[in-house]
Amino acid sequence: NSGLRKSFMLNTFCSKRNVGSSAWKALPERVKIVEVGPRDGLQNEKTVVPTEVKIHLIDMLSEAGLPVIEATSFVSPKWVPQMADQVEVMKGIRRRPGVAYPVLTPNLKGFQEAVKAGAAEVAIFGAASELFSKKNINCSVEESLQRFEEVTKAAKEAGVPVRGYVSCVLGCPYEGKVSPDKVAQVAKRLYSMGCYEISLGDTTGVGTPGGMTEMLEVVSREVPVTALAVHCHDTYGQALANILIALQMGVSVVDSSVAGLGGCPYAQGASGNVATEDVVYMLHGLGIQTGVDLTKVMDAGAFICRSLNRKTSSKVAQASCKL
Ligand SMILES: CC(C)(COP(=O)([O-])OP(=O)([O-])OC[C@H]1O[C@@H](n2cnc3c(N)ncnc32)[C@H](O)[C@@H]1OP(=O)([O-])[O-])[C@@H](O)C(=O)NCCC(=O)NCCSC(=O)C[C@@](C)(O)CC(=O)[O-]
Repeated sequence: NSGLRKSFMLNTFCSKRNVGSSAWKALPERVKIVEVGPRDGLQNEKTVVPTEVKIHLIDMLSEAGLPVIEATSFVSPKWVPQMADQVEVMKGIRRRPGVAYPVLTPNLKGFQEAVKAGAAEVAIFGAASELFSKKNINCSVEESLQRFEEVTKAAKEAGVPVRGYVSCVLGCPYEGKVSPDKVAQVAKRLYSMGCYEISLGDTTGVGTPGGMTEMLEVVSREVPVTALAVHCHDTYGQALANILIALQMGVSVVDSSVAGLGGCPYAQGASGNVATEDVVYMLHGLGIQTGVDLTKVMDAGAFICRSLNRKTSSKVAQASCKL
């Protein structure tokens, strides 16, 4: 039957780490996957996704063993109407022990609402590009950092961990080339204000392994590589190659989105994030542990694609359907 064939195929290509191989020596033994599908994946959907669908998706992703699932955003409903049901989503999900459910908070108002709704972790999101910052959160990079100081201060007092994002690390849809020094400055500020992890976003997926190498070399002089994550969109088909480079350079946290859903409403031309299924398949193929059950992630991907009446962008899911 096709289920058995699918699981044979997935297991066949998930190899044990070959310790003798010098090419693999630099790779981490374990990678933490941060699933951003319910937030980054859905925020750009034009028609409103029913709250029960979002909740069911998050619960399926928890069941699949994903350790971090970004659940929603506490942003203005005028700016991102799709996230307007954030309180209901936070109330409705079945929280699995050991799983973190961070939410995006652009300012103190968002932070306070998030904590009231039961969020135990938040993420602030800055950019290395002035124009993107203005379009996305309606302020300059410096103003955004001042707002984030207020959030991190309140979060420290409340004992809430904060993750930081830097967008446009390999290019900006409005400014073009972005200097790695600018990325490093913003990442350093977020790290020094108390973010435990800095996720480096290739927002429109324009980066290549060359750009990723250069940017990580510069950023890791300011922020320890153990506190860095990569967040790659796959617009130009470079995401897995960029992630592999990041792993070789010591990064062990990767953001991804089930079924490759997503895009940022304020980044023209951005396609979805790299698909979680494809990242898990590659990592398991390298003998890297994730704790994630690939078949269950594919079930979650099939569920959300059916709900959105859309084809999956995951190559692994597409290939498995043909078996
Ligand atoms: C930041 C603001 C709010 C500034 O928006 P603003 O219009 O400058 O805000 P304001 O302070 O002038 O307030 C205007 C109204 O918004 C309300 N407001 C103010 N704050 C909040 C809040 N937190 N939650 C709910 N409402 C809020 C406030 O109460 C007021 O309401 P009114 O009096 O008009 O009724 C707005 O620009 C915004 O919400 N932007 C969010 C945009 C967004 O979510 N983008 C997508 C996420 S980023 C991303 O996808 C990239 C990433 C992270 O994935 C990494 C990558 O790929 O690079």
